[in-house]
Amino acid sequence: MSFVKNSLSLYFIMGSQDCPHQDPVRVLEQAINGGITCFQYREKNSGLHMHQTVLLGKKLRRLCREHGIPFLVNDRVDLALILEADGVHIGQEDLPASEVRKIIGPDRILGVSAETPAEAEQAMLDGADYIGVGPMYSTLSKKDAGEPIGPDAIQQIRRQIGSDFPIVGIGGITPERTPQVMEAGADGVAVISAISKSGEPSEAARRFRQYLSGSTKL
Ligand SMILES: C=C1C=NC(C(F)(F)F)=NC1=N
Ligand SMILES: [Mg+2]
Repeated sequence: MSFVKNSLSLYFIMGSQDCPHQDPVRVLEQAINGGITCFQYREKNSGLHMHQTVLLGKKLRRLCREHGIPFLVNDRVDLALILEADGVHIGQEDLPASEVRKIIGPDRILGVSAETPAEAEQAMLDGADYIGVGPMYSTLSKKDAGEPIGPDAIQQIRRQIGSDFPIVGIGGITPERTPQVMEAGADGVAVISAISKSGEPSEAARRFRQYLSGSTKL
């Protein structure tokens, strides 16, 4: 558990749809240089065929392995196995977490999306290693995101599942908003466009790290 908890502080999520003008491999390289601690490969309505998805996934997987960054895959358990990912992240509408745990085995990381204490509790019972709670704020990265639930949702979930279970906040998080999410009880922040669309992914990641360490002049 502590490995997962420590790795969640700056969790970058990206697919080719999030890098309209740059090579996703370069974006990830820069984000790693800027200090991300975990990566999730998430191809969503990107138009890539599965062969291209596998090819790009292998390049991203290699980068993460070279830098000791956990590499997870969104939704697609088959793709996660093909890419020898460290784990997989699934939402409430994806394959049941209890079934996914059987497929990936006990040693890979299983992340589950949760918006309510009940969903969080169920994810824990199903064997999740962490939960992603959001959307914290309005987001352009997820077409079917629900209404923003804000950092308070993390506080409510904390009351239900206790202080040890790893939680990462997601949805519209910028460096400036990071302290609110962490103060609500998150172990980290998950970020897509604030890094992938920043033009300077390494600088953006560095700014998140400053706010995470509380070292910015507020
Ligand atoms: C929909 C999602 C919700 N949360 C997360 C994570 F941040 F990894 F927990 N990833 C997703 N793809
Ligand atoms: Mg999903």
